[in-house]
Amino acid sequence: MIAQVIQGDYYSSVDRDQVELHTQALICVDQQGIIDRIVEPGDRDYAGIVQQAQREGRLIKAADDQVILPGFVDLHVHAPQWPNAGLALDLPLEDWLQHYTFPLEAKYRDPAFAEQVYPTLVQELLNNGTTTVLFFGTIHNQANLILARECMRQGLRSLIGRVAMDNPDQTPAFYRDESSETAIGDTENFIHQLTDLGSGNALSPIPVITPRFVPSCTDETLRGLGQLAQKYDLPIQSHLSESVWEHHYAIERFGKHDAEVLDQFGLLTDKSVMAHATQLTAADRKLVKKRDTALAHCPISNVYFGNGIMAVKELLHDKIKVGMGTDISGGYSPSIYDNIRQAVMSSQIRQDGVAPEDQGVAGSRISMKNAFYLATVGGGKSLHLPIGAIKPGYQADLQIVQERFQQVTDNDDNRFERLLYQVHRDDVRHVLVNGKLVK
Ligand SMILES: Nc1nc2[nH]cnc2c(=O)[nH]1
Repeated sequence: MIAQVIQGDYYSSVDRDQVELHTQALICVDQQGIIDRIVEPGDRDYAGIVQQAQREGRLIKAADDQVILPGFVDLHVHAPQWPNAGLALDLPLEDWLQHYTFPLEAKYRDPAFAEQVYPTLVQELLNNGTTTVLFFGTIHNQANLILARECMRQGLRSLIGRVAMDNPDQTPAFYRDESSETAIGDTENFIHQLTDLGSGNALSPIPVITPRFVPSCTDETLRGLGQLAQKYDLPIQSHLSESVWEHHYAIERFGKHDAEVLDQFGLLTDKSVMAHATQLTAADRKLVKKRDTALAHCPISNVYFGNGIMAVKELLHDKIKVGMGTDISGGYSPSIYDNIRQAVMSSQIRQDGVAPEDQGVAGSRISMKNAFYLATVGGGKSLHLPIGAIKPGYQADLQIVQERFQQVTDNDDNRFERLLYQVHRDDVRHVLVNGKLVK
């Protein structure tokens, strides 16, 4: 039974290098919010489906100067950091964490603060065309549950992690887990609380095991979280070799690279999504590939903290799963559009180098189609969810965006690039999650 029909021109990735335009297609969505079939103008029952959907008030029609895209998947958002978006990004990561980020995150011990911040964050993400988000919360379960409730209320698909951080050498007394038992015990409680809260809801948030990053956690906590991930078969998220400092921290404490440390504690699995990975060596990449771990590319944040640019081209070549992340607030923008543009620009810088004597890394340049793939299909694959593409069997998570230059008609590829470079938040006119209008 078709619950909703969305009619219009749409783009969806065919593979990491190509997109396909479907003109005036009918995206037919079933009652579970899943795309049941795509009907093209030449199909026999096209006119009948339009008429029936119109009669029953089930037709959403994109205007001639609008385009339908899959909703974006954001693989890395620190929800509590939203009030700090854009602050102190001239500091190195480790100072920014201690002086700006930890003091802000500590405020969420008061649930009223979460009630103030989280509704606007969720709304802003949806307004920018993002339909699925992998969130870091804080160490406070109550605040994390407020975020979950807000995602369900506004219709954002979400995965949420209760952050664990108990290493007294790297975390302040005002914001840390009291002990490894607290870090692990509260994470396990959160898994149950979130599962209960979401029970029966079509957008039930998925709990995620979330060691903040290696420096913030004791060995016991890293080990315990690896065991929890296995016990409940859950996704894992953390930061991986984000900066030179982080890379060397792992070497000094463990005599190993970050990736090897995470692996040693059972945290590098095929359900892990690791953010940044700007400092990976070829051997680290091999390990990530072997474990089938996904990586979240956060190109805006990496300009500030990354001390390098992710080797996206090599990762794609190696068939490693890669998606996009805004990394609020290390990234100032909640927009995946801004991030895919930066991903293309950063790849160009990596290719060309930054000084006359720096020849860069040949073959680094990625295309807008590559970046769009990361933001859609790449994100879906990283989360093992049927999202990020417009095709039967996938969730009807969509955005309808306004074109600015529809009068210029040349070819489908140019239309795509023009669109992706020009869309702003207010051009995202409608957003659907699970087939339901949420903007
Ligand atoms: N960008 C970023 N990196 C981190 N590493 C540990 N915590 C954080 C964080 O909040 N943001």
